[in-house]
Amino acid sequence: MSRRLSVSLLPGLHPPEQRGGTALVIDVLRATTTATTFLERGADAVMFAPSIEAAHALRASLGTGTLLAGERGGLRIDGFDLGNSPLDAAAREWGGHTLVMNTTNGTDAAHTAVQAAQHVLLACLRNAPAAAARAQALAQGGDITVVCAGTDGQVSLDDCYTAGVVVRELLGPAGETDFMLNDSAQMVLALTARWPGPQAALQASAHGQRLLGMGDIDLAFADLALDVTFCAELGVSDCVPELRGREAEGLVFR
Ligand SMILES: O=C(O)[C@H](CS(=O)(=O)O)OP(=O)(O)O
Ligand SMILES: [Mg+2]
Repeated sequence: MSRRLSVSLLPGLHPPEQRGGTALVIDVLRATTTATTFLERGADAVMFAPSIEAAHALRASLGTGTLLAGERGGLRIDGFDLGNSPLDAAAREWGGHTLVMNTTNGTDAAHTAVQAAQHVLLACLRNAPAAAARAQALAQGGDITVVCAGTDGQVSLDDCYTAGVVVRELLGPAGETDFMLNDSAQMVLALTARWPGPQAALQASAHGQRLLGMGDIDLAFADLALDVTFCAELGVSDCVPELRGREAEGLVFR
């Protein structure tokens, strides 16, 4: 029997028959790009908290070296050390620090995915080839599900486009594999041909437009527009955050 490669266009749509397989969670704008960048820049761990309150509780229990990162409405949460900007994550080294994150879409998507998958990886455009290779290694010939976080409960072009790129990577250069694709996997794969490249696709998405618009409104938010460009860089990172366990309510990625 051939193995299944499925795409879940929103977190709750993980195919029930694929419980226990390997999942790649995508929130390209911006949570999984930011988490990837924290780890690439030496963070001891990235923890996804299920709520703002849980993030504060994790910091209280983990103590020195723990920093909170996250957003609401795209902007840093009051009392948090950092927002959800991958450019801020790229701006320094994070050795000796654990980053506890809570965001609108991406951290929840990972919490939903762990309920259905044995192995959970975080993917984005920057690590797409590496994430696909790691998923193949972990899956050992078994099923793989690509989970799109979406935006505020809606299917999002930015995550679907990225899922298409990841599916393309999983299929390999010749597209010859033993995978059986579900309809969503075929749909996102077709989507990758619609734009000349990732920059154009992310800029065409509603979320991309919103972040770009926030850059226009106020120069203080200019980095949100630059974040879109950073998130669209394809295959520039070999760092693939992998779920290593749980600490209290947090998902621990390294
Ligand atoms: O920070 C982001 O880009 C989004 C929030 S919003 O849609 O911009 O308000 O969060 P994420 O969880 O990374 O999708
Ligand atoms: Mg998002």
